[in-house]
Amino acid sequence: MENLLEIRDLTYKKNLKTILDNINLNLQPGKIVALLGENGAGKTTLMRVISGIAKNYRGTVKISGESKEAQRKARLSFTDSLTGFNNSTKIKDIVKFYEIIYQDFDGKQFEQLRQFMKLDSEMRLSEMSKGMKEKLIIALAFSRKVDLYLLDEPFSGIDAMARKKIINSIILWKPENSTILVSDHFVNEIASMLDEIVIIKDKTIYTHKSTEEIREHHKSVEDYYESLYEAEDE
Ligand SMILES: Nc1ncnc2c1ncn2[C@@H]1O[C@H](COP(=O)(O)OP(=O)(O)OP(=O)(O)O)[C@@H](O)[C@H]1O
Repeated sequence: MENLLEIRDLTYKKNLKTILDNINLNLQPGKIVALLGENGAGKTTLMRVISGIAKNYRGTVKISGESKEAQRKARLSFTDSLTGFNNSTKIKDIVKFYEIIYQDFDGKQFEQLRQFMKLDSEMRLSEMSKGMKEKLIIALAFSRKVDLYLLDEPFSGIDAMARKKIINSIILWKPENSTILVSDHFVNEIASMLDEIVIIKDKTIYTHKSTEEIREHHKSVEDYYESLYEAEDE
């Protein structure tokens, strides 16, 4: 099967400091993949490189066979923050902007997701809590039809009950052959939706395994992930 995401020999430096070192990673279509690692491991940076925000890297990044940044951008959805918008912007204005900018943005799908997230279109960014903003980011991301969804710690501010509902529903919002790469510090809560896990450690890919394979040899995905760090602390 053709890779949906293909990263070859990727090295990224910022101010002479190596942040990502010789990353090789292939993801296939239709997968939900966790990107795990400790604070500062490079999860956000890797997403920024994949999405074409971070430039001047060495190596190649292809999405559905396309390596040019503009082509890649059209094939992925990465909403790392809403910082481009003024604080007084209302949700409905952000949606109008998305409809203009992204041809694949589906207003009806957004409306369903907005209701699911219990968000009010008239609300301004300045009136929204961290969790509400995260819900909006998720709703905006899944209102587009793209090959690759990059979700950077999407649930950190969302309360436990809503988080569970969102995690259980994500699989329904994703087009069948699209792939999701979702970063987190922990695997516990998202384990149930995952097909694969990727761990970044020491600036590079430390492991890339299917959850099926992990479950064959370990009690659970959580157990496996924790064992990697426990061994190091001893
Ligand atoms: N603007 C920047 N300038 C220089 N170094 C940076 C910059 N942003 C991040 N870094 C460095 O890059 C490394 C990776 O950071 P990154 O934010 O990608 O990690 P992360 O895995 O997403 O962390 P977290 O889990 O804390 O969000 C860190 O060592 C950090 O110090």
